[in-house]
Amino acid sequence: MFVTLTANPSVDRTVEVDRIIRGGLHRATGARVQPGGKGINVARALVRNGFKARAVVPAGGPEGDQLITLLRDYNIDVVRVRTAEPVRSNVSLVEPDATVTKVNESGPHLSGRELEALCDALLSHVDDAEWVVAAGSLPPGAGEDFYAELIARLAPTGVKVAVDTSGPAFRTSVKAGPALVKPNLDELEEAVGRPLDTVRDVVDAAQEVRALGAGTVLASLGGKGAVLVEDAGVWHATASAEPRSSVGAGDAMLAGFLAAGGSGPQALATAVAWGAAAVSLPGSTMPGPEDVGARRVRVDPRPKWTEKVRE
Ligand SMILES: Nc1ncnc2c1ncn2[C@@H]1O[C@H](COP(=O)(O)OP(=O)(O)O)[C@@H](O)[C@H]1O
Ligand SMILES: O=P(O)(O)OC[C@H]1O[C@](O)(COP(=O)(O)O)[C@@H](O)[C@@H]1O
Repeated sequence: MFVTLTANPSVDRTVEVDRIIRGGLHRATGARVQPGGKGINVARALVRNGFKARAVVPAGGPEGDQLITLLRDYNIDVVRVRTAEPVRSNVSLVEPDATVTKVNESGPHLSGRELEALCDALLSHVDDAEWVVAAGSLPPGAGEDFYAELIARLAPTGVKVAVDTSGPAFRTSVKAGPALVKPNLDELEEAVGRPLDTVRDVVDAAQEVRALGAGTVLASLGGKGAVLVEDAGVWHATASAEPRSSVGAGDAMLAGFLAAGGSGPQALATAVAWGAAAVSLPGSTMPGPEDVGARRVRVDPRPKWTEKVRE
């Protein structure tokens, strides 16, 4: 069983438009509404591929009801913690060349009591868990040490914790010693406080993050695939895609990595295959086995150190 915590879930609206013109009127060429937030997406990807997943989510207001209703279609074991303020809505505008422009709301303010209820709900649903995935931004009201405290409280259970978040919460979580972190390039740059241009820069930054406390670093690099840095070694992998929408691709990538065992080059290969499949699907649609299929995956045991990582 995989258990995910999405502290700040969303109702995701993805709108397809022709070229975005600032200040212009855009007629949508397509639109979809999906349950969103990084932990929810990880759970959706896992279930879509035959794994069992539980999603712990704070959900208040009519938008919270909508989120829970949307989740009914996905066969996820949902644990809802009711909150006074409503779930946020995030909007992604996708252009035909797959450029995505995102507007994410900050989300509802959660009271101390609601945050405590969320932690308690998670802690009382991890008995059968192999991994806990704490993912996404934190809602207003939560301190930057929210995930760090959770990691500390989960430690006695022996469950492995993966964290995918950004900003100050990322660095604070790392110091609490999670088994795995999944930064994208921007998040890794922010964590080490410098730009990263090459595979070597990414590996050095990942080693710095490991020195701070994270066990494994799985860094996602968009079309440049992903770099895995763990005790056993360093690998870089890429997979082919026909990009359509990158929303949730990082979540699918993390789900693939965990589904394939959570360490080593084979898990990295699965991760980039799921990520590439996700980016080829509309909105934040999570790929199933038929989408991942026989995608061309390349795993480099000896990474090309000088290869550029920005597309
Ligand atoms: N253009 C692309 N071609 C192939 N794979 C892609 C492409 N864009 C994203 N991916 C896959 O999705 C993963 C996550 O993308 P990325 O943008 O780095 O993460 P996030 O969504 O967390 O910002 C990548 O590691 C890669 O496997
Ligand atoms: O919590 P954040 O950082 O605002 O991100 C939430 C958004 O991220 C998503 O999980 C998509 O993930 P990516 O941003 O990694 O593509 C959306 O479902 C959600 O709207």
